[in-house]
Amino acid sequence: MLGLKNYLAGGLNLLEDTIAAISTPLGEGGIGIVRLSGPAAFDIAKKIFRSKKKEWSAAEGHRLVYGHILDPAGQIVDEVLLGYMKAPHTYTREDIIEINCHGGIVPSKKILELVLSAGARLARPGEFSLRAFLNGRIDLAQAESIIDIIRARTETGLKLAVAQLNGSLSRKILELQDRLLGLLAQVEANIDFPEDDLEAATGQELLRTVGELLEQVEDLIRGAQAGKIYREGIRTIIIGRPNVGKSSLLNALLRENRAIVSDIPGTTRDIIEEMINIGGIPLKIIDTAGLHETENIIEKIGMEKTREMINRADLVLVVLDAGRELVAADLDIIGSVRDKKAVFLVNKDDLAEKKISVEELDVLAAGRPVLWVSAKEETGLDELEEKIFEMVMGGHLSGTDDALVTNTRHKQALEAAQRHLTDAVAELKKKVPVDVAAIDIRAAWEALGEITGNTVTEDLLDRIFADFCIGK
Ligand SMILES: Nc1nc2c(c(=O)[nH]1)N(C=O)[C@@H](CNc1ccc(C(=O)N[C@@H](CCC(=O)O)C(=O)O)cc1)CN2
Ligand SMILES: Nc1nc2c(ncn2[C@@H]2O[C@H](COP(=O)(O)OP(=O)(O)OP(=O)(O)O)[C@@H](O)[C@H]2O)c(=O)[nH]1
Ligand SMILES: [Mg+2]
Repeated sequence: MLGLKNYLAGGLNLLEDTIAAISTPLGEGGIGIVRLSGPAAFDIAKKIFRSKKKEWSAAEGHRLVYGHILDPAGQIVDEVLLGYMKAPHTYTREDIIEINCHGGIVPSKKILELVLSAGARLARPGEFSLRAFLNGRIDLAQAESIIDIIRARTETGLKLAVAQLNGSLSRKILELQDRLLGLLAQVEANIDFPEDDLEAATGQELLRTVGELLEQVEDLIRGAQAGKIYREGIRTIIIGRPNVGKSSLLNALLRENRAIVSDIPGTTRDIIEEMINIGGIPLKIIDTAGLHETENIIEKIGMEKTREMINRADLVLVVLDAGRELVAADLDIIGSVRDKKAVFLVNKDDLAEKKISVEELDVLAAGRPVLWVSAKEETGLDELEEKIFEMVMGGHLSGTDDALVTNTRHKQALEAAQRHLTDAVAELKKKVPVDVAAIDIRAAWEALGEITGNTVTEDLLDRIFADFCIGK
């Protein structure tokens, strides 16, 4: 997003523009909202909006008025409800107008055009939220949570993002930053009275506190593993020989007849991707064409694609057929996931005659879980879901702690803070003068500040808000 540097260079003066955008998705819908923010918002609205309540803007904000949008020729464009909110108690801390028109591409675009010709400037992606940040209503971590709310894939993902919007993470980070600043103040005091025994005592105390803060940072980093999973989900691929029941398994997990199933081997030709929710984790589940020896060029391409997908997957479900003995193709498939997180599923457990050797399979699974399921009878699926949850979350915390870091950028900032604090600990142990360690403590403070935005650079802000949608 260009222009931010100008905002900052000129203080907040350049926030004097009034911005406008369509804030609802473009398409048919019940209502469409054109939003304006900035000092001229009310004046612009008065130019194009007519209502029986002549003095609507004199009343207190957070109200809706009924009326019409008129074009410059005085023709009615649409019947609307106009919402108005007065600064500073608004989303952006600026005057805000929201024109609620009929949902549809033409009315909302036409109204946007009218407000632009009446003096508003088209908002850049994320610019409303950027203003909320620049005007100090929310910090950067809170602003970023807004995009996570919009993109949440499960209720758990939503819950984590809303907690972040409410400042759960920001409070933790600010507390850590505060304590680091306290340490720096202590070092300063020490520089003014550089007596040896005092220095040694300060060094000891610093070492203890820095160690403690390092642990807290590391806790947050550990939580980030789980947070990332809740936010981004897990790529799970279903593979196996033709006809073992891969597509049937996909359908059973989705509880929907998504993929075509037939007793003809080679039914699935292309890759099918769907989302399911396992204990709050979004699972992207990918059904593939059966893997087998073939001379057919098209099939070969499909299989090449599957192997590439296996490499990119976080989890592999290897499906085998209980009614058939393991053959070379199965062994090849099992070999190809030697280094992957995998679950082995013996499907068609409902068949009376089982031909799979349990002992052989146990050896091949090499410690990874083997489950017996029937996609047709829908048995063993709950166990499968539990197993997946355990494998994905095992080791990370499984609960959804309030301040779980979900954002890769936040995790990187925490890792930078971790490195600086680790260095500080090493130096303090060597009993270097405390002001040497102070350099690392300050660097850790700065790294943490990138999360809440109090030490952030302009380029970083540009990148973060450019990822938002228009009208947000
Ligand atoms: N119509 C509409 N719906 C919306 C939004 C919006 O801007 N417009 N939002 C956003 O896109 C979200 C709501 N977020 C908001 C956050 C703060 C304020 C606000 O006016 N805050 C003031 C006053 C709070 C109060 O009265 O206590 C403030 O913080 O001072 C409004 C919406 C979701 N729904
Ligand atoms: N008895 C029994 N039959 C099943 C089960 N799951 C699938 N089948 C049958 O096995 C056949 C193949 O099922 P699909 O789901 O199409 O198998 P696939 O692995 O996707 O096959 P391709 O797409 O050809 O690789 C169909 O006739 C299914 O009805 C099961 O649990 N028990
Ligand atoms: Mg299939």
